[in-house]
Amino acid sequence: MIVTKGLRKSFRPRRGAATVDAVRGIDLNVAEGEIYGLLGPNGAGKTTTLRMLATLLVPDGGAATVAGADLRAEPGEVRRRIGYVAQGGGTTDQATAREELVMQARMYGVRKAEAVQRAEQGLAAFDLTEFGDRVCKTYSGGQRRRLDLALGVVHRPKLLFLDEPTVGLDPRSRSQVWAEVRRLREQGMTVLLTTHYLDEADALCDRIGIVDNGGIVTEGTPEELKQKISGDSVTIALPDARTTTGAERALAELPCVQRLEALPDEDGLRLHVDSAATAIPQLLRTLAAAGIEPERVQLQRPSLDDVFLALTGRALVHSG
Ligand SMILES: Nc1ncnc2c1ncn2[C@@H]1O[C@H](COP(=O)(O)OP(=O)(O)OP(=O)(O)O)[C@@H](O)[C@H]1O
Repeated sequence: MIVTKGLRKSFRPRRGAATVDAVRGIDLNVAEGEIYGLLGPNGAGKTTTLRMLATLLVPDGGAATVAGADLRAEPGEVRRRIGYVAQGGGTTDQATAREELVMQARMYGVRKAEAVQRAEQGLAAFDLTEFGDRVCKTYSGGQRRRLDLALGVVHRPKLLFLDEPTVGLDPRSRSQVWAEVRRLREQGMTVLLTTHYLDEADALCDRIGIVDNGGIVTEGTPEELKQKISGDSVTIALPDARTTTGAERALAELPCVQRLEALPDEDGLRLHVDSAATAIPQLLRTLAAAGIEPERVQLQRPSLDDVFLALTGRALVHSG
């Protein structure tokens, strides 16, 4: 559904300023019916990639076929076959959801009576019927986002681009948007989305391309990516901050500990070790020798954050 080869784009912010190589040659292969996620920190080049594929930016180099049409030779054809939901959405404040949907369908050449019918279906499908005749400025963030999705698919595209679909939403609205995206996939739509949320990529995407510094550093299913990380993570919950500092000092010296960090929200440590089976007995012996009794020791599968850290040397959540 999407094939790109060496797609690139640079920007010159001002005359005389240095060029920013936003996308430095991206190769993508997204199959029909997939939810594919571009995951990466702010500024990695995700939005620029999406905007090129949606014909909103002209690439500086490379080639792409999008929904069966050549991006550079037939941008109009690409535009007719895709839906695009921008980061901030595209709704106006004064129109109602119903009016927006009718207008959008009409813009794609749908006849009036059919457009009215599609608006009705869109409102029902995205749980918007109740307030479909209220002006958009009165909607909550989640309601607006669902309307953005309904607008993105009112002309029934084969391929939908979603730029950061759940940014700024509360957890309930996020999972509602995820459910809508999955439903679209079940109906046969292909979805390419960008996100900098690990849990979103993990929960929603069939495959993920990890983007950093204008390129894809690795790609695969969430499981494949996690398997690329050798070793295990172990978390140790400790009774208080003082004990945590003592444990950190005692464990940092152990050869089996590759990396060690304090847990962000509770007293305790997270360690990356070669093999939990051999490391845990050593960790417990070392703690006991230092007179420290952990409250809990847990083995954890590596997260996508571990994958990103291993590939780039930076934590995804802090690197934006
Ligand atoms: N119009 C522009 N002019 C100059 N620089 C730009 C322009 N658009 C993007 N950039 C730069 O290109 C790089 C990639 O930006 P892009 O928006 O694609 O990243 P992103 O991964 O989508 O990040 P975010 O999640 O914040 O949207 C950044 O350094 C950005 O500042």
